[in-house]
Amino acid sequence: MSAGAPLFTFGVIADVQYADLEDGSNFARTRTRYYRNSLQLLRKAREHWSGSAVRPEFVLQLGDLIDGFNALHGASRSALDTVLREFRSGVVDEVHHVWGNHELYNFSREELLTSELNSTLHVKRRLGECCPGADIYAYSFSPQPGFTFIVLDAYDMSLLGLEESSEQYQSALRLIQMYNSHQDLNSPPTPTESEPLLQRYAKFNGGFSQEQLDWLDSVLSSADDRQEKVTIVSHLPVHPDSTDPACLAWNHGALLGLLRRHCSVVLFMAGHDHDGGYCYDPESGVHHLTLAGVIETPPHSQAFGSVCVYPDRMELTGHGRISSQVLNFS
Ligand SMILES: Nc1ncnc2c1ncn2[C@@H]1O[C@H](COP(=O)(O)OP(=O)(O)O)[C@@H](O)[C@H]1O
Repeated sequence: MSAGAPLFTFGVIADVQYADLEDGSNFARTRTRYYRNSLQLLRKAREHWSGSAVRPEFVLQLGDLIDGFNALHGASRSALDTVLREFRSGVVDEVHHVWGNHELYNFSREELLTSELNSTLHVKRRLGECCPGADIYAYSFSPQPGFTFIVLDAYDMSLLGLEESSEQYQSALRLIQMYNSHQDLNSPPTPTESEPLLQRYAKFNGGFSQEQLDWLDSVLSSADDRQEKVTIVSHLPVHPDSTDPACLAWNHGALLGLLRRHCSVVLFMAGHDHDGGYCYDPESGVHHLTLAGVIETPPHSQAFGSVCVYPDRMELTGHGRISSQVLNFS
């Protein structure tokens, strides 16, 4: 890693999924989930950031901060308070929260919009543009001239956190049922030769509405004109080579198409796939980084990153399961 002061640094962490519960496992029972210990790993990440010579200017929390099991135990609010206290009790005073499926298992979209997980209400810096859609949680901010970050809402088209009677729910249901004929819509459909990525049409995923895509298109056009470097964050990955296909956003292709039409985007970061992943898309010049999840990280290890930003690259210092790497701007 290089010498020389970065322009700014930021921290990144994904899928903490805290719950005050004994260890469990993922659905396939192939991975242990360390529900209680995830809080300790978040604490250690925060302590690391607090003690760094160059403290991160902000932290990107990529979604699934508390586990859906909290809802079953009536512990959604207390678990969220516990985790947010962790973020507050340090010097990392600017956190950009992305929403994942587990936020929507614990809270309705309406509740989230007025909660501390709506960073547009709590971040002190002046934000850029917010998506005008009434209940879409997407916005941009600029930590330094020449750099824009965009938080996307990967579930503004979804079955989660909505009243079943709502038009939003019913149109998402119509869409998923075109591809998924299972009774249990959390069970992903089997891919076919013509549709090798069909598994993504599961209820635990979602997508980006046309309204949000149009907004993103216009934000990226302005960023292109200003020759900025744009980083986009979303809970769901959009490039098939950066994740297991069962974790892709429903309309990942629409997002990829947008990225390929704009020259300003340098990095797309996501969570959701707890194993993490990475690819570089030469068609758009975008690095797609899926961050390994804290929840499936053994207690002796770690899963967070610190990113130093330079005029021509970002340098990710990974901890534990997350590899360090240099992300050059093309
Ligand atoms: N293959 C599957 N078949 C049926 N249900 C599943 C499957 N995978 C996950 N689920 C269910 O979907 C929900 C979300 O899964 P979970 O593994 O908790 O998501 P995440 O990967 O975001 O942590 C849970 O209720 C889980 O039981």
